[in-house]
Amino acid sequence: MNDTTLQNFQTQQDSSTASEEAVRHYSDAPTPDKGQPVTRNESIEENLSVRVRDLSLWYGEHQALNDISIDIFANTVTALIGPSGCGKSTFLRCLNRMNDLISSVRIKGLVEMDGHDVNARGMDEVALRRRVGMVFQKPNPFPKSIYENVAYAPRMHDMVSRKADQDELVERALRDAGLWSEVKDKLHEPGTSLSGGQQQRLCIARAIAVRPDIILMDEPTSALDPISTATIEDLMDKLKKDFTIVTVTHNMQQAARVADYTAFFHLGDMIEYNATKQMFANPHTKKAEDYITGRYG
Ligand SMILES: Nc1ncnc2c1ncn2[C@@H]1O[C@H](COP(=O)(O)OP(=O)(O)OP(=O)(O)O)[C@@H](O)[C@H]1O
Repeated sequence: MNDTTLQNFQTQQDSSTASEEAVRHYSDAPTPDKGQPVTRNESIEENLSVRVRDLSLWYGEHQALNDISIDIFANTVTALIGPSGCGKSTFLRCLNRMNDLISSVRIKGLVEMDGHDVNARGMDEVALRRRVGMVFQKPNPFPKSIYENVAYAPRMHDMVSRKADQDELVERALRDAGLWSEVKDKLHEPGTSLSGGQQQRLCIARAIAVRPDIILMDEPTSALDPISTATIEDLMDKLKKDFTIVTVTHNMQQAARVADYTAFFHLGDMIEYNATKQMFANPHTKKAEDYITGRYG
């Protein structure tokens, strides 16, 4: 990485909110080998959110993930980066078993949350998807009112019985998603009447309304303008106090700005995983360096 690029990233990182403590521990860690989890300090391990070991996935004959091992830490933002087709979205979908919906998929390895293998027989998929919310690339509100978009899932999960509780929960989710002041006077208008950036924040409110542990985001800002993108990035930074966020992004500046940790994927392998600051300042592999500096995409 040349000096100017490095300086740019460091400037962005200086104003970012990456966990300094975690970064310090990571900076001391030995260089990770391909497929090996990064060495952790015990104080960080206590905050483990997801533990993945030797995860492989095939679509029919095509192997899309090769022996991925990674620890994802609670109350952090982890960015998944890498060139198109390297397996980022496939990996993300392993965390809430969305790949189960594809009949040709075969999975080997461990994805563990709170000590439970999410792929174990008997795992309640509905309960899992309550714990692991998802926000997609294109905002996709239900064709219902703003209020209903947020209230529907908590009602389905029996989280609220009284109307007053439901109202309170809707307000809280919309406030947490930074949307309340913009929609409080039109809660019964269709969600689809909002702007693209507002719709994406509505989808975030919908995801957090059931109080998940983890929010998966698959390129959540790629369909948005720069101002809406900045709003969502600020929001991610606030939300990590309450949730663990794993996000796919093609935008290196975004990864540098929002992510505490970054995992670089290439052709189904996880080549490098480190504190973002460390990864961007001193990538351990040539492939990651070339990708981060835009030599290929
Ligand atoms: N439903 C599917 N059926 C078969 N192959 C798939 C399916 N989804 C993805 N793949 C293949 O798996 C590999 C990984 O795809 P994936 O979408 O996970 O990559 P990605 O890194 O998220 O790409 P992008 O950045 O372009 O979204 C690719 O070779 C892709 O063609």
